Amino acid sequence: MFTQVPQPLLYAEALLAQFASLSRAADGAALLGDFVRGLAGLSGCELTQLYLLDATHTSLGMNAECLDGVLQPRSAASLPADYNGEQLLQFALCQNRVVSFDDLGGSLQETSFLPASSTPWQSLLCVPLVNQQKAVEGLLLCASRRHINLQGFADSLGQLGSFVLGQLHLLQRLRQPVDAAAPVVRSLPSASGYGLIGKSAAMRQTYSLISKVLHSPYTVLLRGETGTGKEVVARAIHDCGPRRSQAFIVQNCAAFPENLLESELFGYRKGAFTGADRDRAGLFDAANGGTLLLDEIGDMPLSLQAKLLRVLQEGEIRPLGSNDTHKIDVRIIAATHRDLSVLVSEGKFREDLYYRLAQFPIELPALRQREGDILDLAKHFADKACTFLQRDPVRWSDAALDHLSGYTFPGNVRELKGLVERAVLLCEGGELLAEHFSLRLESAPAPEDHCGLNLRERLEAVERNLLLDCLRKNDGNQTLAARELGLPRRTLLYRLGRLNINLGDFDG
Ligand SMILES: Nc1ncnc2c1ncn2[C@@H]1O[C@H](COP(=O)(O)OP(=O)(O)OP(=O)(O)O)[C@@H](O)[C@H]1O
Repeated sequence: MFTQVPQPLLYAEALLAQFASLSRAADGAALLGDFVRGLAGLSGCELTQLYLLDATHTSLGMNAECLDGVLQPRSAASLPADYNGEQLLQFALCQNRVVSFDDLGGSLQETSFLPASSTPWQSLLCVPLVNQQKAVEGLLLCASRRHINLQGFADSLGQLGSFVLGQLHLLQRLRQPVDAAAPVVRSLPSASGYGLIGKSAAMRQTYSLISKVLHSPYTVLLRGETGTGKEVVARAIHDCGPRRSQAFIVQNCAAFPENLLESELFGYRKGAFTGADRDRAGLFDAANGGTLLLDEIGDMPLSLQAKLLRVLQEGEIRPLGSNDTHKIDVRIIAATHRDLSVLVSEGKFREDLYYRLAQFPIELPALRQREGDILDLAKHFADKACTFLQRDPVRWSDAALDHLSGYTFPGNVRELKGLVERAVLLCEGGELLAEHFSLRLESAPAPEDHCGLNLRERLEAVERNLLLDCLRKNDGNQTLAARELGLPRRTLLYRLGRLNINLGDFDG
């Protein structure tokens, strides 16, 4: 470990002294300050920093910094959840990889994490810090205005940093309530978390469940009405957990006929069936080390359910046409809008698989159960749409906000997103008005109307409502409706015909 540092013996002694002195730190703030000061002494760098992820793993904050031997006041600002522009930090964090440069040549002077300096920064070392569960929780960064090869310090400084993380957790547990001056790693998300929008009690409960399952290998069953965000939650569990640097793969179990679904999931050997002219790996292999989301699991055919159960129990798969099995390491997340226990009682879903999948169920609340979230989500989607369309942000009229809060959103967040994106497109004066949202308040289909419909039927129901709304708004004028929807008139007529919509449907 010490072969690549100058004067290894002296360095080892200094490192040992650091471990000893950090173990005596009395509170979190002192611990982190001493740590970055110690890093500067050990590495000989003029700049040392410590970054920590918050409890929801959505924002990375700089918790301590030492510049030219002086401890800097703590920066209140955190970097945004997606570490915008800070690709170097994002790379080290997400890939769990050390980054080291000894000749930056001025290339990194524009970043927000290196302080301005009249002499350019030349060398840099960024090391991910892992906790006891081997999950990345933060980064340490050392930079120098001289050309120094810092790579040799990575292992030992990384271990010192991980020790500091452990000490920090210990101090936080010992000091209840937590010392307000200490740089806190929050234990419970208080607002939006994991990249999801929403602060309602129902969503806070969801964040709390996500935080519990994140670092455990449990199989997760996500249940909720269509459009409630099952896929985004599955992605959050993957992106914020220890598997984040590996693949996240989604397979919709309702979208394929049985045989095709089996070969997609398990792969096949050449000659397994007509047309199998070469070996092909399946999605379990593609997701190895990562996460596989089995969406619409309630629609998986019974025979495949038996094979999935074996995968969950044995952790191995056998491709079609093969006599051999091989081990895989995949986190399975299943999602469904159906009540699997009802399917079990109807004999359509295996009871043993149900209990295996429901090891850790998370029920996603319908949007109408998330008090206050509709407006936060609407504003979020409007901002994103404006950025996408390269327009100035739109203002919200009170009437538009009232209009939205009074609606039940049978299509949940997906429906809200679609409505807001459409409204932003329609809005010309910079302010969103109620008329930009053509909600069918009086005749909105009840959510249970969607139960029992498959994905295609539900999408058709949404499209049908959208087309009818638009035609009604344009007094049945197909040319105007087509223009508003950004479709050629012929395409609109084709779609109306396909959905059996005729003039009588939108009269009055
Ligand atoms: N809490 C949230 N914050 C931000 N965006 C969200 C949130 N929940 C859902 N969305 C957005 O809403 C849309 C629908 O979400 P998603 O596809 O995850 O729903 P779903 O429950 O998996 O739907 P389905 O059952 O139809 O597959 C996506 O565009 C997603 O990004």
